[in-house]
Amino acid sequence: MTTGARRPVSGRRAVRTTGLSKTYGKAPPAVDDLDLEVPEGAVMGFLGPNGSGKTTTIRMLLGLIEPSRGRVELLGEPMPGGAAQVLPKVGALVEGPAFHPYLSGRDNLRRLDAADRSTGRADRDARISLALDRVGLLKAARKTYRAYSLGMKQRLALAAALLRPRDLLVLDEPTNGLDPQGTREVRSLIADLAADGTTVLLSTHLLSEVSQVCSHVAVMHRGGLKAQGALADLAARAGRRVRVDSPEPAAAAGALTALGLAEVVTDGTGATAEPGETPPEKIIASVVTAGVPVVGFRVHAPGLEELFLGLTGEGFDVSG
Ligand SMILES: Nc1ncnc2c1ncn2[C@@H]1O[C@H](COP(=O)(O)OP(=O)(O)OP(=O)(O)O)[C@@H](O)[C@H]1O
Repeated sequence: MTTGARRPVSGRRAVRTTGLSKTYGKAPPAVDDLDLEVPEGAVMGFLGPNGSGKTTTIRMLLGLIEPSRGRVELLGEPMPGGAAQVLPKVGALVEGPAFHPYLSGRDNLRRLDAADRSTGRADRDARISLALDRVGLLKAARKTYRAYSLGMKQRLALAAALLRPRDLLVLDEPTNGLDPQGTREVRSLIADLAADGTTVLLSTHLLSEVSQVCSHVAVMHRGGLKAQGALADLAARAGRRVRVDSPEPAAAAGALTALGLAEVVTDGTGATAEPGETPPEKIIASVVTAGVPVVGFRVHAPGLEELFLGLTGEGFDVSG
């Protein structure tokens, strides 16, 4: 799946936190000194294992809990001071709205829309139809909520978040508990919203979700932010390595060093190094010319999984 033709990411920030922290009792901080920046127009994956502080951060962003320290800015306004102005422009899927099991999808949205004093009554039905259409539930709008599949329930929760136009969507594990079909539906809906210019902050413990849906990522580990930025930039930063397989690892390492390569390391079956700007063909030629018996040569570009493993020392669930 691709994320479609999204509008270019701007220099402005839809979310900016400074030194954001939350401590519960005497436990280590649930969120520790977070400087998170979500560029406007980005789909940012908020990636981290369970318990790393994602939900706590999201709840602070939305003003649902108070930070112990630090500041939050949403769409350029300080929170919670700017809440009345900003929150109508922010759709959130955090705990999921409380839907009534015996009401239809449409009637559930009617109840929620009626509870929102900032929306008018006259165009309520049109607004609800638009939101249902957006998430592909228009045909199933008359079914009772309890007859919905998990994917449909999640899409109805997204429809509730989309009852009015949003500049920012904050989604906490939106595909959790969904079957593959439901997961695909929700991910493709996120891609559509992003293509329309909505900034999305999407928390997940799934690396595959980040690589399929997101343009940016912020990596959480034990309450702290390990890295953030455009996926492409992070991957480029991870650095390639070249590997020479040889029965004479020391000689291979010597040839790589002589060529000026950095971070040369030997092991039992050869040597590796960072190639920098030196082209692979030049490296092979130099090693062979130096008389090193070469039995294999590889250029290795680390994948996202390896990159995050390096950042956190923990594997991520790559399924889904
Ligand atoms: N209300 C609370 N009281 C005490 N500790 C809490 C509370 N809420 C969260 N924590 C703790 O804060 C830490 C971070 O939890 P949080 O739910 O933010 O992580 P997460 O990354 O969202 O994980 P998950 O995906 O499991 O929700 C955990 O150690 C959790 O036990």
